[in-house]
Order: sequence, then C-alpha cells, then structure tokens
Amino acid sequence: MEAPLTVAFDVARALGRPWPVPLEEVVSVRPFHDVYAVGPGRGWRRLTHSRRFTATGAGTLVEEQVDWATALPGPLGRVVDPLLRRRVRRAMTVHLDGYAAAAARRALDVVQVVGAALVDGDRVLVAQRSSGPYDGCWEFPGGKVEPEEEELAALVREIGEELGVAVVPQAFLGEVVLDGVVAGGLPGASTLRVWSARVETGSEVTAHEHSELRWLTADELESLDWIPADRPLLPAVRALLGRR
Ligand SMILES: Nc1nc2c([nH]c(=O)n2[C@H]2C[C@H](O)[C@@H](COP(=O)(O)OP(=O)(O)OP(=O)(O)O)O2)c(=O)[nH]1
Repeated sequence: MEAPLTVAFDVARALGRPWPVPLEEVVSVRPFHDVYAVGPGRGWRRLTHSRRFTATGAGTLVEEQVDWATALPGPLGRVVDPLLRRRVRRAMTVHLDGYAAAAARRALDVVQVVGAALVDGDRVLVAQRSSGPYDGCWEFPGGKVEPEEEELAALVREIGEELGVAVVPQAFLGEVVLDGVVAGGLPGASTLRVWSARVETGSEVTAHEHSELRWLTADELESLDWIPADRPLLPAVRALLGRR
C-alpha cells in the first residue's frame, strides 16, 4: 500500500482482526511483523494470523498469512476446511480493502522524510547537518515531503535546494523509522525513505545548507558520526557501491 512502514503497521494494529475470534498477541516487532494466535478450547485447535511489513519503492508490502487446524476429525475436517478457507479469504479481502483506505487517509497526517544516496562511480555523497538536534551528524541529503507532493518530486526539489543540482532518482534502498518528532508529529510516526540517485552530468554539488559534503567509498562510511536512525541503511549503500 502507498503508505510508509509505520502507518501500515499502526493502522493494521488499530483496525484489529478481520474476524470476531479473539486472538492473543504472540510477538510484535514494530513496524516489521506481528503474530497473533488462538489456543485450544475455542472451536479451533490452532489459528495463527501473521503479518509482515516490508518497505518497497511503491510503499509498504503487507503480507498476511492465516494458518489453522480445525478440531474436527478427518473426513469432516476435509469437508469443512474448504468452506472455512473461502470464508477466511473473503474476510481477509474485505479487511484488506478497508485497511488500505484507512492507511491512505492516515498517511496524510504523517510528515514523511526522503533522502538521496547520490552515487558517482564507487563513491556516495554524505552531508553534515549544520543545526538542530543532529548538528554535526552525517546524513543523506533530502528533507520533508510536502503535503500532496510525490515522494520523488520532493527528493529532486530538496536536493536542488540543498546542493544546487538536478538529480535523477534510481532505485529504492530502504526505509527506517525516525524515533524523534518530525515537524511536530507523533514521535516514531515518520520514516526516512532513501533512494539512490545520480547527479545530472556536468553539475557540481555545493553545500547550501550543510556544513560539509564528502564523497566516500564504501569502506569509509561506517566510521562517520551518522544520525543513528540512518545506520541500518548503510549495508544497502555498501551493496550499491559493490561492497558487502
Ligand atoms: N534529510 C535527512 N533527514 C534525516 C536523515 N535522518 C534523519 O533522522 N533525518 C531527520 C532529521 C529531521 O528531523 C528530518 C528531516 O528534516 P529536514 O530539516 O532535513 O527537512 P527539511 O529540509 O524539509 O527542513 P525544513 O525546510 O523544515 O527546515 O529527518 C537523513 O539521512 N537525511
């Protein structure tokens, strides 16, 4: 769905289950996966509902899986099972439609951040913040997506403002949760989505808002004082530069 990871996860939790059977939480790792199950004695021998949330260039991929075993003996179970399967599938479809609509509405309230890993040969551009709570930390240049703005249009606009160059976005690299408050929103509501990009030929980057810019090789990335939220993105950037 076209919503960041945290929105997809939080809305799924708030909407609850697609059926009235009460389920207990088994494990929940925000915003990546959650698993619920029902134990014996409620007409089901076992039912588990798992959801996995994965960041993609198009938004969040939500995978839902329902596993069950009925308490009915062999032949009866074999008759009931396909009926049950159809009902579960129907309930899931209705649930997912409502869920996608709710997530799209909720996404409008979240200020999203987008960043660029600008690549030139075997180097990537990193930028040092010059003010605010992360003053002195290194980051991927970029900024907040404006209301109604497309994510990649925001990326191109922000890089133009910050570095004075036109860029062409290439591939989606990953998404991380920003624990802090972004633009007065709820803590942990926003995420940073990073795309690789290249600078249009012939242009030179200039630091209009950062205190310093550096073009680094894969091996130089780790030692910087990064904004902590960005660190999980470094393996994807290393891979982009051809290093594991
Ligand atoms: N650009 C960028 N922002 C990041 C990164 N990591 C990270 O936690 N952030 C946070 C810091 C800020 O809270 C927020 C981005 O805000 P910003 O101040 O850069 O956005 P902006 O350019 O739209 O700023 P402004 O016009 O509101 O001053 O995201 C990163 O790698 N790049």
